[in-house]
Amino acid sequence: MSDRPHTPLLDRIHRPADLRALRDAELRQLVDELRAETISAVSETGGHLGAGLGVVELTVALHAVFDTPKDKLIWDVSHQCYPHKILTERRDSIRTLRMKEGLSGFTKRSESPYDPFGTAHSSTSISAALGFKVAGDLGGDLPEGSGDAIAVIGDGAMSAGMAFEAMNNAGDLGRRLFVILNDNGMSIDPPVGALSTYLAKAYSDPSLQNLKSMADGAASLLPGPLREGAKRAKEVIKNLAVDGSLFEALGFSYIGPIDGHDLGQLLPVLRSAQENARGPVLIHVVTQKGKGYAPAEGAPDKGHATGKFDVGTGEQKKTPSNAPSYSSVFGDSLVELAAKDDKICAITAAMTGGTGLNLMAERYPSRCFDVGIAEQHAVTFSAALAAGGMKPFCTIYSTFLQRGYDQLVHDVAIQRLPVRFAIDRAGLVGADGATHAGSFDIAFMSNLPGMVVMAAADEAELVHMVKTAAAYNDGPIAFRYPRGAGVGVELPDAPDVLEIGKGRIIQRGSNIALLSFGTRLSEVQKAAASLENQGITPTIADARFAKPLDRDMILSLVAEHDAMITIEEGAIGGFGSHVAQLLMDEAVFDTGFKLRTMTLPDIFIDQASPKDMYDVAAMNAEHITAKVLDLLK
Ligand SMILES: Cc1ncc(C[n+]2csc(CCOP(=O)(O)OP(=O)(O)O)c2C)c(N)n1
Ligand SMILES: CC(=O)[C@@H](O)[C@H](O)COP(=O)(O)O
Ligand SMILES: [Mg+2]
Repeated sequence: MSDRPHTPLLDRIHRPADLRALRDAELRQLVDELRAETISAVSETGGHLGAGLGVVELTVALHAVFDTPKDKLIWDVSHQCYPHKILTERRDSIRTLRMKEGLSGFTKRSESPYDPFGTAHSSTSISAALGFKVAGDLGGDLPEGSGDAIAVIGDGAMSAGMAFEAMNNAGDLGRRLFVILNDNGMSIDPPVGALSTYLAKAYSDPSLQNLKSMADGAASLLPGPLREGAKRAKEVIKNLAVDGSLFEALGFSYIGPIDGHDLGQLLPVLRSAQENARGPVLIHVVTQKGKGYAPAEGAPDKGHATGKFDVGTGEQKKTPSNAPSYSSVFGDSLVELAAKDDKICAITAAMTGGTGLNLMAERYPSRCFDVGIAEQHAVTFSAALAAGGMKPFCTIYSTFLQRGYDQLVHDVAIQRLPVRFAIDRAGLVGADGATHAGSFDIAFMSNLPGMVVMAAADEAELVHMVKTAAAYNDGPIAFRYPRGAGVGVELPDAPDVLEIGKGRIIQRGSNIALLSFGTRLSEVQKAAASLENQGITPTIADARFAKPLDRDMILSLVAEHDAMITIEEGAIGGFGSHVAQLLMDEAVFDTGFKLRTMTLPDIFIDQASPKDMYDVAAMNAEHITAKVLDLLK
């Protein structure tokens, strides 16, 4: 045995071109080092762990076989991209993942040429890959020239309609295109749906297992054009167990399933496909979420995203909170109401745990629906549940509800159907950054005729709003609340049904009114406390409703003050704009009344802590104080 110090191979790999110079045996060593580096980095930063660990071999193999960045490699959602970032010139900064001014937790065009397309919302990768392929074929102006396009998409993401829209188009266009289906049998929660059952069958069917044992002859089972180069692909088999492959029906050559942790299978199959493919090819790769790190393997749902943790024990280093999360307050309130009203049901699009619906799923499984990553379907499904006499709570993160906007307009609002929209993750969410910010729902909900739009100022208000939504049957109603823990107020034993379109006065003062919509209320109160020291006592009101506006309350605030500031955790065009419109229509500005709005600025704010992101937005207490002083000058 040599006593020369072991030099990690990873230290020699700055970019994929470096790893292409390695022998296959060395790539195996690189895999181990890359996995260890990923675990070590995420233990310091927190973030998406399980998905990345599951694709370490795939990441190495793809960069070894394809000519990235000339070939466009697109990771769906891209929460699994950390190993890819380490191999693509970003190892030096990998320990800044998801931090202020650090690397994004997702692929990002502005960050690297190896990230040709930004992703974070799921199921966009096949459309994007096809777009690159066609742009290249048409002589688009990509400086590196045209190459291949490869989409890596998970089994969860594959269930979304958009993935099938893209496959349908790709199968029709018939261009050379690679789709790697990374099938780990998990979404964030265990996967749901018929597609998931279909995929599971593809690798668990006993007749298929028999075929696996005949692996030596497997290459002969590959589609014609791929056969020649795949002779070495011992474990490669075509899915004969499933009658008429779904993917073949869509015009793809189907290869697999293969073991995504075995470079001995991955490399020859990818090489063969790369050398021989003429049209669209789908390679079905079976992996394990969290692979190679026991704490993540043992709890793939928890290993999906983690806080900082101790590598030795897997234990998370969490800052304890005294208050429950908004999501859990919502979930608990809904379960209480569902116990008394069997018309109440809940819908989530693959976010049962995140939205706090686990208790509902456990207690009332027949009334709690996880529809998979399918927000459009979730909204229309809810619309018809409402039309059929149920009381559906369509529970979706603000950012993902964007997917269902036409359904909101066409299926819900126009038909005035009483769907209750529980809009979680409203406002800036922190480490997930701009792609996940819940910035637009106030604007896009409030402009819909007949929509009622509420925002909870704290967790007690959320409890009242859940009750109000349950009781409201005259049309659609929405309530929004942020990510994370509440402010620690006591929760009501007997929640109220709020009067629709009525706000509340929190504190009476003079000269200036601060009209808050949502959880900025606590910052408004901090600002008021500091203004008090300067002899200024503002009136504070909680609007509760952006639609319908509490006209009476707002107009009397106008009558009693010289100025007003609205504040909301949403983009321009939301609550403040509706207030401004009301005041314009009532001609209050003709009297010299001053109105200012505080909204998210007209930029996309990069990841940081929520506090830091609200600093960028100039929406924390000190900014409110400064705005008041400026206005009263
Ligand atoms: C449109 C949309 N809805 C929901 C999510 C939240 N989300 C992120 S990853 C994920 C699970 C994806 O499962 P899969 O594609 O199988 O990837 P895996 O995590 O198993 O690697 C979900 C639901 C999202 N990113 N985008
Ligand atoms: C990648 C993705 O879309 C989800 O995993 C998201 O990061 C979850 O966010 P929460 O942590 O707010 O549930
Ligand atoms: Mg999966």
